[in-house]
Amino acid sequence: MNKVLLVGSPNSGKSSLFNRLTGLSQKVANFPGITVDVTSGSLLALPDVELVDFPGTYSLQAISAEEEVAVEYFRRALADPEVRHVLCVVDATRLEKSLYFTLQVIRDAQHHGKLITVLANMADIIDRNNLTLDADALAAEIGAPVLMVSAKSGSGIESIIDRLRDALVREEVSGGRWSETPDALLRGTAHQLAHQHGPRGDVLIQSQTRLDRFFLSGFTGGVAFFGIMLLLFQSIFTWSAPVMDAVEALVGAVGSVVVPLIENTVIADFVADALFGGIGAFLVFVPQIFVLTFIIGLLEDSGYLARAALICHRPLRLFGMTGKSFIPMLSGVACAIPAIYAARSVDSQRQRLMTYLAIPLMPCSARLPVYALLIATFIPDETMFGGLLGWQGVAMFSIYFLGMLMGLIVTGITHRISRVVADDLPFVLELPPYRLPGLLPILRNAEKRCRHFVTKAGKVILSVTIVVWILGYFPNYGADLATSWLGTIGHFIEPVFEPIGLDWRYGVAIISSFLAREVFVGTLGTIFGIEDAEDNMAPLVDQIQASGLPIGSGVALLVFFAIALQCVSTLAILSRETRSWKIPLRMAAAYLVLAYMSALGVFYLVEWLV
Ligand SMILES: Nc1nc2c(ncn2[C@@H]2O[C@H](COP(=O)(O)OP(=O)(O)OP(=O)(O)O)[C@@H](O)[C@H]2O)c(=O)[nH]1
Ligand SMILES: [Mg+2]
Repeated sequence: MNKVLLVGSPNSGKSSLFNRLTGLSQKVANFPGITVDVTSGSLLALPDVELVDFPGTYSLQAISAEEEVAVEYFRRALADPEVRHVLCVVDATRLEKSLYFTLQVIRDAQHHGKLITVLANMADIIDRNNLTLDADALAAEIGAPVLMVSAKSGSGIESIIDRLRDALVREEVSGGRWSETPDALLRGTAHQLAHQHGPRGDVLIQSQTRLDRFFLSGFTGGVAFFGIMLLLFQSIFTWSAPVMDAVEALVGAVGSVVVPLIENTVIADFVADALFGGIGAFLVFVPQIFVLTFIIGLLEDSGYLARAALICHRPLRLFGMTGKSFIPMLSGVACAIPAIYAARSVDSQRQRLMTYLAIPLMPCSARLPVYALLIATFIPDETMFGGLLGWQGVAMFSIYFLGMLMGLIVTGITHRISRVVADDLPFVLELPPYRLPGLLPILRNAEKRCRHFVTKAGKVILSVTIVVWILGYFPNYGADLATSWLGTIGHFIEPVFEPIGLDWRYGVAIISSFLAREVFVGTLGTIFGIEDAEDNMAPLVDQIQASGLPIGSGVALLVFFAIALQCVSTLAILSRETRSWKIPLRMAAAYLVLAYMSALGVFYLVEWLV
């Protein structure tokens, strides 16, 4: 198969072009370092050609982990006889940023006899602002064709295909103008060429500076930051709620139609509790994950998140992290898995480890149903200040805040005592231009994330629900949970949870939640014999209240869930990213001990207060 490489500097629009050319939906956003892995897909117009999308790099000397991935892969790819062509993307509005890398790529490609085409992307911005870029003159200087294209409007895409079609039938040629030129000389030439041929960007820069004066200055910047974060959190809860209710109602309705049609009682019980209960338990989160990814996408693509990372750099440094840790941590509020991937853009290895430490403590959405159940059970549904503020809302906010605070405390302490030598690299973050976000790619990305959640998390959650159901249903066919297999296991582990005032039933629910936290609610539902506990929490709340669980235990459970690392997928991905099992396993053990001790402390404190 013929391969074509798509390389270029960060944020120049490689993935946008990739999506145009392949019809796939790689994540695209206005922030350098969005693509962190090499991905490929076949061209729509030439199906036997594979296009390979790279993470952006500023030069062929890698600084961050994702750049290393790209550079190493690029070097290997150039030696691969299947690679026929290199497409090098530059941001036509910011030539000075990408020409050095482009010349390096041209040199190495020529050295290996590969053909190369430069794509001057963002031609739409050049046109709209009446700027000029003389592509032919530039092409003559650098010795490679330059095509003006726009991934946004689609202009010039045809010319890329024509060029590829034409180039693929040509023989490889070796040697070329730059093939032996050293880096230092390339750098000088790049600077000169950018100055000579680049568009005069004053118009673009002026409006940007005005916006930055607002968003980055001390007072207005701070107010805007808190306003935007508040909006983000509001959106997760308030705006997703109606859709979540609708999903619950739909799953419930389908279940109530299907279940009565089944004659065999065992199968009917299984379908009602394990299947529909299990499906309902995780489908409710889909709207929330959608809204959150959508809004983070808007912020990212507008160029704001890069500013937010800059604002947070100084405070985060106190905790051994960097401004670039901000986006991974923020993503961790939705789910730790994309957050761990996002941490690849943190350059220093030590700071990346600190970021990994913080991510699992961010209040991810899998904790939400557990919090919702416990808060509904123990915190009175009363308001203060004339209905303006509800106690339950305050409790939810506090437990979210606790997670983030713990994240900072843990990284702060580790930072102080850690013996890992600091490889403090300078904080270099290119501020992308402010732009109106492109809605379609963001919607597509949000949809992709939801689909990923449903397929990946869904499998785990459904399997756990089924296993818990089987253990709880047999050997006495659901007649008595206490003597079922599940009950036996529960009684065995009861002594561990007794000090926090929890009996075997909660023990079983906690154990099952180690595969995925949200399973806790479903398991408790099964244990208390309530169908569809996830869809309708009220009866479960009544049952727990009636079981006489002390409030101290409820608050202790909240704290336990805020800290413990109960997520198999997170551990698996952490081990992949750190290339070790030691780090995630130690983290899981440490957070388990911390969670248990904190829960115990809180239990005694609350019981003493009450
Ligand atoms: N106006 C305009 N915006 C574009 C064009 N191409 C890409 N963009 C925007 O530029 C930003 C960066 O696009 P990406 O495709 O993520 O860039 P990338 O080169 O893959 O970035 P990294 O993966 O981070 O290196 C996004 O906000 C895109 O919407 C274009 O032709 N015109
Ligand atoms: Mg990309």
